[in-house]
Amino acid sequence: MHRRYFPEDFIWGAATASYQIEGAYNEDGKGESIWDRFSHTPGKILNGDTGDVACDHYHRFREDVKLMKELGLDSYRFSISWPRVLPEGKGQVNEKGLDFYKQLVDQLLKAGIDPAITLYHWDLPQALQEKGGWANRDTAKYFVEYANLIFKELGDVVPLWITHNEPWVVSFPGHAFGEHAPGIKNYQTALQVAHNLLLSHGMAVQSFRQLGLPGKIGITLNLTPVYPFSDNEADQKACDLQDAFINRWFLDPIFEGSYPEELHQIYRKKVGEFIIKNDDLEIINQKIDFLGINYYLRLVVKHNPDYNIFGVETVKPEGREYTEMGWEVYPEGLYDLLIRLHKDYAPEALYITENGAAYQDQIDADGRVHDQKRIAYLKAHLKNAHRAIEAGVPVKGYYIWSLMDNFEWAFGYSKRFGLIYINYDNQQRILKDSAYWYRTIIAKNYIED
Ligand SMILES: CO[C@H](O)c1c[n+]2c([nH]1)[C@H](O)[C@@H](O)[C@H](O)[C@H]2CO
Repeated sequence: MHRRYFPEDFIWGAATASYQIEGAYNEDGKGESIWDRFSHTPGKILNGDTGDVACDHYHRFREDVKLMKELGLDSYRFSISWPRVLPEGKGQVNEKGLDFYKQLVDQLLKAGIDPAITLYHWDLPQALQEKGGWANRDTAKYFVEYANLIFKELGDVVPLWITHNEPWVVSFPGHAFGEHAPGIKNYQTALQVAHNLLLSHGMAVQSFRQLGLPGKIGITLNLTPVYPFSDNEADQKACDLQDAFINRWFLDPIFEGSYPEELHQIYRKKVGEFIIKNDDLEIINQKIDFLGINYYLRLVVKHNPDYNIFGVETVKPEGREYTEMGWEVYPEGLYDLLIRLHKDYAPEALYITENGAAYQDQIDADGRVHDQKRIAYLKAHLKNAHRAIEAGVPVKGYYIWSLMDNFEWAFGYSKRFGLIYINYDNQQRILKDSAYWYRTIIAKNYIED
């Protein structure tokens, strides 16, 4: 067997997000979030599930940190619920909410686990949505005020900061397709939201630098390598457009200070303008210490003039394996993506801030969860991350999505991504076989193939 050793200082982690695991949706002074409102709206979430209780992590965080320590995690990526610390989004601080995160960080540090904080993982205070939400440029200002509050409370002890998780998902499923909170279906609004999210990212990075904090700051993007269905010109063009739509619309402003011009022209013609002010793109183009990548699947596309505003149709190749989300298992896509990012944008460092798969997990007669498919998925993707590292790509760490089964947005609790199985009837935690497997990988710092 060939051993693939990872760098000595490689970070092995796992990730979650506040709305998906915390519960206590209206406890101890927490304000309403847009996901509280969305999940309480009939018809939005499968089976009428909500994040009201979720994994009850708000009350069980000490037990959960003990499980992280049992796995030997180097780092734990989690998000802060903005309305838990600022119930109205700005102004009055909820000290009990802030105290929860201070206790969580304290427990992590005592367990020898580095906290990695995502400032925004989709749960905007509803009070700000009432003022227009991310479509309102002022929300960028309120985001920086919120970020500064957290920077000042935790900035001395938290080494890794992520401003936003997947602004593409916030913008398009949330504001163009209506599938995510706040459930808006307006493409022009989505473009303004994307811009204001990027602006808030740049402003928060500037503030982080001014505070002179010791940690590293970056952003996490959902990046999906796109491949043409055939080598004909129309399919190749469709591939380039889809790449610009999902990947470059965020990568280019952050790393180059400009939007992809061809796609911008299409938007101007078919959607309308969005407001960019004087030095916005200069602010967005702040130097970041790392790029976070959420990788799950690739896309294969072909030209179809009737399909959408781009004339791009995604296809599902035959004979391939798919996860419970209907996402193709394509580990090579992670290698291709990392090589492309290194070549085209050259981030100082890269972290795989999410990679994982949903499978039909169940507790067997022996009381265990034998999730062999998940182990195979993770191993294949780690192999491709290792290939990229050997090719010179500065990948510094890997966070499995997810530490535990949790609320999978519009799919509710029907999809399980966790290393830890959650029995939602009694909140029992069960380490899946993949958790034990991951523990050995962390201990050995290599995979065998
Ligand atoms: C194409 O997948 C996306 O990049 C993506 C997948 N995922 C995500 N983004 C989100 O960051 C998580 O909150 C989800 O729970 C997780 C699993 O669906």
